[in-house]
Amino acid sequence: MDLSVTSTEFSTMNGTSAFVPAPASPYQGEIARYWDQEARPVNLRLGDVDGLYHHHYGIGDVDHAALGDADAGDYEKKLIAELHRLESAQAEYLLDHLGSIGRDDTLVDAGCGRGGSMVMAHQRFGCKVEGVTLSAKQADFANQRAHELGIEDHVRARVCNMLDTPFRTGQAAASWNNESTMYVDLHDLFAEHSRILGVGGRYVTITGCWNPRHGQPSKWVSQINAHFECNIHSRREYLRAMADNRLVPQAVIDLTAATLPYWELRATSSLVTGIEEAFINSYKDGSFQYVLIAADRV
Ligand SMILES: C[S@@+](CC[C@H](N)C(=O)[O-])C[C@H]1O[C@@H](n2cnc3c(N)ncnc32)[C@H](O)[C@@H]1O
Ligand SMILES: CC(C)=CCC/C(C)=C/COP(=O)(O)OP(=O)(O)O
Ligand SMILES: [Mg+2]
Repeated sequence: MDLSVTSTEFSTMNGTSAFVPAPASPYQGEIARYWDQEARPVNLRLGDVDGLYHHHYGIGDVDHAALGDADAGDYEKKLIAELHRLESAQAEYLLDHLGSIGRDDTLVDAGCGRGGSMVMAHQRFGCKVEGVTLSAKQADFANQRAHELGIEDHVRARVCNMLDTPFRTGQAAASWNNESTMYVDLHDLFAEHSRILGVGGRYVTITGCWNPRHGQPSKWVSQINAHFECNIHSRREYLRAMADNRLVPQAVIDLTAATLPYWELRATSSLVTGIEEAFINSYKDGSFQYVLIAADRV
């Protein structure tokens, strides 16, 4: 892409300025605006717990002992901390599947949001982590957090289309999408991951997908698509697009039962957004599944 023709100047939180490439399509422009404007309390209040800001959901059992008495004055604060713990547990679970990563390796987070998973990956492996997002606000936020933590030489977010990244062929030891595949064509996406991963490298995604056994996307899945302006794929599409792009699944793990406690807890909180019912009903009727897929680049 010729940045001199298609870029616009953008002020960052640091007071510096960066050049933001023009979106590759009108849809990508809409998604960039969506995430530039996003400021839902459920994401900011949870991130404020420990400075790891996520835009994904949680897995694992609720620790009822940690929540304590629902009538106690500090219950809501404990509930927010518990939701955040489950979201961070989801990111840890994704990182568990990246394989053996050394300090000299580079990891790529495709659709990095505010960068919570990138920070966790660096803290675990000591390696470089490169993230891309369509949103200049998110990239600034992630870079500001990396600066505050003193890890800006290892963790960097840029405004960039994940289908057309600046990374060298074979540069990444591992790469992932954490709830960011539903914004792109999967064949285009896996072709790019396959390009940037070295042979033997690992790709991991955690995502929501519709269940082919349901026939077509249920009304709940359509509601989630409308809510987030995304296009959820079927499980079948993931496996087909990976097979077509030299990505061989090593693990396909159904996390649906593991994410339901998060949703049921979230539905009782003051931070509900209105989408909780669609997730809970579609997970329960089997039309929608929360999965992790880990694949080897062969
Ligand atoms: C639901 S958020 C997930 C953020 C992050 N992975 C996390 O777990 O917190 C979706 C992210 O995908 C990004 N995204 C969507 N389409 C993209 C594209 N074509 N290129 C780069 N990023 C994209 C959005 O900008 C946003 O950061
Ligand atoms: C599993 C699926 C289908 C995910 C769609 C992508 C998405 C919007 C994830 C959560 O983002 P968020 O953390 O900003 O959402 P919320 O505000 O609901 O917490
Ligand atoms: Mg969230």
